[in-house]
Amino acid sequence: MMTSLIKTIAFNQPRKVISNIFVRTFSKAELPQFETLLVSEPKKYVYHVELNRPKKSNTFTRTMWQEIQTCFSTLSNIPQCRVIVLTGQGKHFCGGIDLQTLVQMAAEAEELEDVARKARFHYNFIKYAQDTISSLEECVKPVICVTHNACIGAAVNLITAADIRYCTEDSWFSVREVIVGLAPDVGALQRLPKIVGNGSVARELCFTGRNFDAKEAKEIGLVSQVFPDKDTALVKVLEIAESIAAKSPVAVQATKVSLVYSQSRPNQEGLEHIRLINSVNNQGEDLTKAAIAQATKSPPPDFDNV
Ligand SMILES: CCC/C=C/C=C/C(=O)SCCNC(=O)CCNC(=O)[C@H](O)C(C)(C)COP(=O)(O)OP(=O)(O)OC[C@H]1O[C@@H](n2cnc3c(N)ncnc32)[C@H](O)[C@@H]1OP(=O)(O)O
Repeated sequence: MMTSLIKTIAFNQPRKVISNIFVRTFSKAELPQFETLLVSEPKKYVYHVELNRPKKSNTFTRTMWQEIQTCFSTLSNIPQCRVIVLTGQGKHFCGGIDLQTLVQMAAEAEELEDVARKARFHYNFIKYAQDTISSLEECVKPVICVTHNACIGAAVNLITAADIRYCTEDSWFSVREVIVGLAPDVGALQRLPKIVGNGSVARELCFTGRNFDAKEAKEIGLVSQVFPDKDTALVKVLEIAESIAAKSPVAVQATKVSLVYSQSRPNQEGLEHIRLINSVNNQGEDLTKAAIAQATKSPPPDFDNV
C-alpha cells in the first residue's frame, strides 16, 4: 500500500510541476482562423492584427472578446512574431462593446432567479472581458495600435493596454461607459490615469464620456504621434515595428515584461525583477552579438527567435 502510494506520488509529482511551468510555443500555421479578426505578416517578424467587423463598426461581440484573447496569447508564444500592430478595418477603429451583446448579457443574467447566481454570471463575464484586454499587456511582444475615426468605450480600454498608441488626424475618442450607464470596468480606470499622468484630465474624460479629438489625445499623452491618414500611418508604423523587430527579441521582450511589471510597483521591486531577468539574459548570445556589432560599427546582427 505504502509502496504504491510512494510510486504514485513519485510518478505524478514531476508531471504536475512540468505541466505548471510548460508554456507551449506555436508555429505560424497554428494561429487559428478568426471570425472577427484578420491576422497577416506584412513584414518579417511583424504581425498585423485587424479588428474585422467593419459593417458593425468593429464592435465587441462575445466572439470578438474570445478571439482577441486567443489571438494575443497565441502570438505571445509564436517565436516568429516579434511585434504586433493593431488596427481596425473599415470606417472606424472600434465603436466599443456591441450594445446588443450588452443587452443580451443583462437579459441572460436576469433569467437566473437568485441574486448570487446573477452576480456570478456578471462577475465571470467582466473577468473574461478584463482578461481579454489584459492579454495585450500580458503578451510579451510589443503591441502598437493605430486608431482612426471612432475609438469608443471598450476600445479606449483596449488601446490603454497596448504598449504604443498612434492615431490618425480624423481620430476621436470617448470613454463612453457612463453614457450607457456603466462604470468602465475593463481597464480604462486603472490604465488611463497612469498613461496621461493627470488624474484631473482622466477623471473628467471618464465622468463626462465626452468626445475628444486626435489633437487633444496627443496633448494629454494618450497617443504619441498623429498621422495624416491611415495609409500613411501604416507605412510609418510598420517601419517602426520593423526597427523593433530587428533588435534582440530577448532584450525587447524583457524590456516589455519589466515595464509592465514596474508600472504598478515601487522602483525597488521593479529593479530587483529586471536584475533577476538580466542575470539570466546577460549570459545569452544576443548581448555578445549586439555589443560586438556596436563596438565594431558593424551592421546589426541577426538574432534567433525566442
Ligand atoms: C464586461 C464588458 C464591459 C464592457 C463595456 C464596454 C462599454 C462600451 O464600450 S460603452 C460604448 C458603446 N458604444 C457606443 O455607444 C457607440 C454607439 N455607436 C456610435 O456612436 C456610432 O454608431 C459610431 C460612431 C460607432 C458609428 O457611427 P456612423 O455614423 O459612422 O455609423 P452608424 O450607421 O451609426 O453605425 C454603423 C453600423 O455599426 C453599428 N454599430 C455602431 N456602434 C454599435 C454598437 N456599439 N453596438 C452595436 N452596433 C453598433 C450600427 O448599428 C450600424 O450597423 P447597421 O445598423 O447594421 O447599419
